[in-house]
Amino acid sequence: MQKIRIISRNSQLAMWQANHVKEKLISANPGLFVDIIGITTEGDRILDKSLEKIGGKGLFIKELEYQLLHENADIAVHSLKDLPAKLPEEFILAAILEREDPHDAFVSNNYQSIDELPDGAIVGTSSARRSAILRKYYPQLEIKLLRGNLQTRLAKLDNGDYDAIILAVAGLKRLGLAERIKTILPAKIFVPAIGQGVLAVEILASRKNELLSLLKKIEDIDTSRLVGAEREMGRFMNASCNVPIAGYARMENNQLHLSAIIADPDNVSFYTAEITGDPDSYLQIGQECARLLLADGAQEILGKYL
Ligand SMILES: NCc1[nH]cc(CCC(=O)O)c1CC(=O)O
Repeated sequence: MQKIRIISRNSQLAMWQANHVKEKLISANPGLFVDIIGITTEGDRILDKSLEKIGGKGLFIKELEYQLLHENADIAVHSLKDLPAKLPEEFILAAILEREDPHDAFVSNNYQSIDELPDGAIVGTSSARRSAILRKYYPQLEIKLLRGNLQTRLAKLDNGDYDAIILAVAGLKRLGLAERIKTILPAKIFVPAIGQGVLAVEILASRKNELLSLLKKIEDIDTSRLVGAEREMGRFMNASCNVPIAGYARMENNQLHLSAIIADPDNVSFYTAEITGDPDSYLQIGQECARLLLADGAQEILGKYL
């Protein structure tokens, strides 16, 4: 295989990510040609409704998968956080890249930190996870829907529609917009999304023999284990995409440490769990963390929002 065609959303962030994978692939596989094909997905076109209402995060990825199925492209580059816990069976993750900063960022033009916001201040987010965390720890703040790509969201903040917005640090850094970050929100409260800050390469399972060896060269093994634990937890919970869920694994003293949240979108209950174990047992750690949440009562949330 001499040439790889990458399919990507054509937002600036997605294109940066596709280019990053392209450069990594070329330096790991000298002589390889890599092309990038950008497309606008439905999720990018419809900006006036919450993602949950128009079909969830899946909207962004289905159209990329369609291009893989029809072999108009060889690989798809995604933010891992946008991929569902279970991929459709025709597809596999062929590579997980090294994690960028996984935290959420507080972005505002008038306030230096979230704790400075006055009662009733308007905070923009479209994430069920960020909303649940805000309702739990900052009930005095008002949450207002904020959609669109990174530039659109920042423009809406600058227009004065919001007092502050919450965005992933990783996306801002990738676009050279790190100076917009006022504070990095602590992972103890703002537990990051499963896979946040991580790029993943998806391929057709049937093309594994042809593509896998070339792609595995850009995999980061440590990140792969950490997000393996996070995604196993998510898979085990089998939560629908409108249920607020967080999962964040990191290494501490050679142990894998996983923290998680699952909450009720209607703001009735909020469950957290933390678990530490041998990094080689990352799948068991993910499952055990899910069992802790379920034993606590999270089962009831899952039943309600299937
Ligand atoms: N929800 C969209 C999305 N998907 C991935 C990122 C950021 C990059 C990443 O987490 O890898 C973002 C933007 C955001 O949440 O602010």
